[in-house]
Amino acid sequence: MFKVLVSDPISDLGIQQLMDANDVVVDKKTGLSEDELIAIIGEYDGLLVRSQTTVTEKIIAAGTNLKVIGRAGVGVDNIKLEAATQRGVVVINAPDGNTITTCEHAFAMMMALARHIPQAYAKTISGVWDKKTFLGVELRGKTLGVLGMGRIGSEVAKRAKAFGMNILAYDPFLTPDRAEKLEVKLASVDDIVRGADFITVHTPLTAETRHMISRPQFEVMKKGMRIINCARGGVIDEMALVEAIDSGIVAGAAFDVFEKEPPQADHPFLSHPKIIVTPHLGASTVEAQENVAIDVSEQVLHILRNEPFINAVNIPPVAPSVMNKLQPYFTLGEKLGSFATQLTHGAISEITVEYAGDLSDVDTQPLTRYIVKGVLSRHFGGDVNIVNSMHLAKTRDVNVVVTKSPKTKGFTNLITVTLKADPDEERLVAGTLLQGYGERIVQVNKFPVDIAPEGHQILISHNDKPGIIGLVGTLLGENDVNIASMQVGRKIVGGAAIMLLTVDKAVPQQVLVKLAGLQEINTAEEVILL
Ligand SMILES: NC(=O)c1ccc[n+]([C@@H]2O[C@H](COP(=O)([O-])OP(=O)(O)OC[C@H]3O[C@@H](n4cnc5c(N)ncnc54)[C@H](O)[C@@H]3O)[C@@H](O)[C@H]2O)c1
Ligand SMILES: O=C(O)[C@H](O)COP(=O)(O)O
Repeated sequence: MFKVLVSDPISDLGIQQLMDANDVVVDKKTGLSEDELIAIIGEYDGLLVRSQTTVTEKIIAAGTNLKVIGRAGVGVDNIKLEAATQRGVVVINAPDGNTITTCEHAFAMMMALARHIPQAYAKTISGVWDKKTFLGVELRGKTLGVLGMGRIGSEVAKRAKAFGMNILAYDPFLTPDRAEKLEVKLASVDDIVRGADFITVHTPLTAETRHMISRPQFEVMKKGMRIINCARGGVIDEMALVEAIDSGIVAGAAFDVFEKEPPQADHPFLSHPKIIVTPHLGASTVEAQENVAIDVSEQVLHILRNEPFINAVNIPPVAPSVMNKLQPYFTLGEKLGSFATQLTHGAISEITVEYAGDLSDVDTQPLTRYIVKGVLSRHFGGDVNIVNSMHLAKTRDVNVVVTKSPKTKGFTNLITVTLKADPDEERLVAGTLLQGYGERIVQVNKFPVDIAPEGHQILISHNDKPGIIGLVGTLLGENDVNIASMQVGRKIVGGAAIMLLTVDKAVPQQVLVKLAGLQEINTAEEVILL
């Protein structure tokens, strides 16, 4: 008999099939502290949560019988995925069930914002009939900027069209073709920030999206614009927003999510007359809660019964023989993907992986998942893993092509990752595992190099002239950036060349700008491989 613990409020109707199963016992215990969960989790095979339960490393460690953690919803930021993966616990989510509901909430927030509905309601029920204060604006004819055109962002854009809005959209995976299909105008973050009357964010919280709307963005916004966050707290800088409202740039904001949930009682949003808030209700409809609970219950049953399942967000089982051969290449593969994506500026449309030498006669699928994860993690953050990386690439129209080649170019094994991006960008990074030396990057954009893929790196493209290395060394030295190693690659003497440096710390943006401004240097970009 399997035991499943439901530790957050999850729809009864949704988990009915789990309760009806004759090989499963379901216990519902909500509001438990970490210690209380640790004390009982050992007796359970499955754990079902929403976002209230934080599934810590300690809880997972105490779950000695735990086989699956099911998230009835999208975000798994409350679950320690690494710990689950390490302990062989499958984590699954229900990514599709609450899309429409959350989109409708974002839309409701936009309308409430445009017409001051919460403020007007509060005043009316207090006995004041105030028809002057709450002059609103129409949505028709306004420009809506959508940051993040995944499941929810795309649905918001569809509905905004029906309201006669013009849509500017940005997503690193939004190609011109897809934008045309969705009838939105593909724009940069800067275009959106400067041109939108309303901005709504629908991205996960990643290193790149944290505070993607902050002081510099508010400073250039249209006066009187309005902003909505029903995605994740932290995508919009909360304090910078309050300043932008108080200085008259932003006319109002609607937030469903907060950097810290629940927010402290003295959080400025809670008393600001121009900010409306809801307590993370985006997914809270009868329909969505049933959908996500049904989806997740179905998969939990499959996992407990050892049947094929979908929507896993951590590691899948890999045959031991394949694992032994491929495992040494996993981190190299992920780093090559990450390196290549950091050099790419346009929307990626194709990832080509070429395996040569020792790798040409193995089933390299698990390794490809790591490489694709490396490519996508820049934009998906913790939401991408080796289980879902291929699926995410497919849903974003990113074609993954794998080729095998007997040509090893002198290496016993070689992995070459090439990214094609819109409009005509192509980036190539190749790496190998050298006996006795470990991981090496041996080619960047077709230039030969030999450097360990680690830490903070600077890639410089320049013309092969005497004195360039000295200029770079001096500038970095003057800015207190210590060089750990340096490689120069060129195809012909005096022609185009690249310099790849490993430095001891992050390189300030202004130093990269100064580097790019040096004589004979064309570009200087930072690549971080941690
Ligand atoms: N408020 C709620 O209750 C609620 C409910 C459901 C989902 N969510 C949150 O909403 C967000 C979107 O959910 P979804 O189901 O649409 O996810 P999704 O994965 O389908 O879409 C997210 C999109 O964000 C894009 N993105 C990543 N980095 C970006 C960047 N720097 N700039 C622009 N776009 C970027 C990705 O490419 C992706 O297309 C997630 O954070 C999710 O956790 C909140
Ligand atoms: O990621 C999600 O699915 C949403 O943020 C909903 O979270 P909830 O299930 O706690 O409402």
